Amino acid sequence: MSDLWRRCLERLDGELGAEELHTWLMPLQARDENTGLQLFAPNPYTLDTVRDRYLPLIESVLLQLTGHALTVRLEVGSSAPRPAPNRPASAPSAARPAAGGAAPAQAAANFSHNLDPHYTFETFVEGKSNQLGKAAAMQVATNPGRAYNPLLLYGGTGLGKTHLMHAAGNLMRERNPDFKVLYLRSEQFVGSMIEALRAKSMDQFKQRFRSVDALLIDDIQFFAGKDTTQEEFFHTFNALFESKQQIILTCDRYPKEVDKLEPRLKSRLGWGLSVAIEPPDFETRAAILLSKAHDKGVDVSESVAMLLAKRIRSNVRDLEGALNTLAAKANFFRRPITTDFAEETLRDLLATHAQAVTIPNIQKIVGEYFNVRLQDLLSKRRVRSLARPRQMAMALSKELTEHSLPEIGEAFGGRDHTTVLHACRTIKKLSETDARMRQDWEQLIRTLTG
Ligand SMILES: Nc1ncnc2c1ncn2[C@@H]1O[C@H](COP(=O)(O)OP(=O)(O)OP(=O)(O)O)[C@@H](O)[C@H]1O
Repeated sequence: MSDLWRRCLERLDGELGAEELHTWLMPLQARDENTGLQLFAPNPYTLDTVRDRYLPLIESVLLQLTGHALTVRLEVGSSAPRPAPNRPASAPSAARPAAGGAAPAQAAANFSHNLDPHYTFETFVEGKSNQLGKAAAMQVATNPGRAYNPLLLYGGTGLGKTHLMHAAGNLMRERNPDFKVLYLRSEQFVGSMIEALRAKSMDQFKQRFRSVDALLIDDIQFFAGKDTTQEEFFHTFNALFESKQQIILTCDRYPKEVDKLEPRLKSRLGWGLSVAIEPPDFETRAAILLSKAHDKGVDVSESVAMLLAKRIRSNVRDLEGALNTLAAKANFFRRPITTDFAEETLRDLLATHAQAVTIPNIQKIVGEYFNVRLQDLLSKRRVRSLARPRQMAMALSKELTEHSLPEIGEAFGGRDHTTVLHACRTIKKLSETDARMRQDWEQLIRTLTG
């Protein structure tokens, strides 16, 4: 093992819980490189988790140990010397990354219990944006194959779809430890299939996927345009469905909107329940941050959580990334995480998130969305067709920028701050009762912050 990595692990031993260390970091193999460290993960899932959760911490420990900012490269595979390039095509291919970056045959063998133990319902923070998704996932987990089949969770990136999917799988296995849950990303399904076709082992492939109690496939939008895969998945789906084995899928949008997905597959997906996971609102973002900080043992005050939640609206993954960076830097500099420290440490990151959201930008996007001219939006005319978009734009300005009520009023044709306050309250109330209004609000937030 690389000596540097061994020392890094020793240091991390004091920072992370034993379970985290054993689950995610000990399985990595390392090789020293001139400019840093190359880490090899046993499968793509571990790779993503290490990259998303631990990379800033690893980098900061390496900085502490060597005094240099080292590059850490992550790859699926092994640190063993690579086979000679002229190796015969039929030689075993365990360390060779295949389509989608996975080593399919090897990875598939590990899938069955590849659920992330941290992704549970207990660690999932509920808010309006994900309430329904969480409830559906819990129902499926307590009544697999019978409540909703398939359960399809869809929505933008980093909003907790994978988390919920694992949480359902973990709960199924908690209730029945013999339950066989197979989780994989759609690229891994594709990779496994290509490998099975190459190795002429399709029967084994079919058997593997059909012998599970629950099949969880992430990001099925990647099936688009891959006709053979869709065909095979379609048969797998039917076989599982008929014998009441649970299927849970995620997609980055409503599947009917995914181009190049076969109509008969789209229709099958609609047999169960499809639930949208929306971006969390401000309160939920702050609650998620506090909960993540608590889980990681990082001391973060409410005001810091509110600062990050206010400024980072894109998705939870970005929020978590900011928290990890903050924690790693606070640890490195031995400083408490105050709002000043957070502002200073995350200056560039916060600036990137702030960039797009200005009042003129909001006015422009809202105008285009409702087909209202800018001069009408800023005018004093009170007809409903102008008043609602105007109120929406004011409320968005309050939600998405740092401007005060009087400043917002000023930017909307010199209105009083009480008018802005009234607009914010009206929109908030309406979006609680009026589904259409809520959709408009969420869509606009996505457009402005995406
Ligand atoms: N409501 C929540 N409570 C706690 N953690 C959350 C919540 N929503 C998202 N997260 C966290 O955000 C991170 C990203 O979530 P996840 O990977 O599930 O997103 P996703 O919707 O599957 O994204 P993608 O489509 O890119 O795969 C995870 O670490 C997850 O734990």
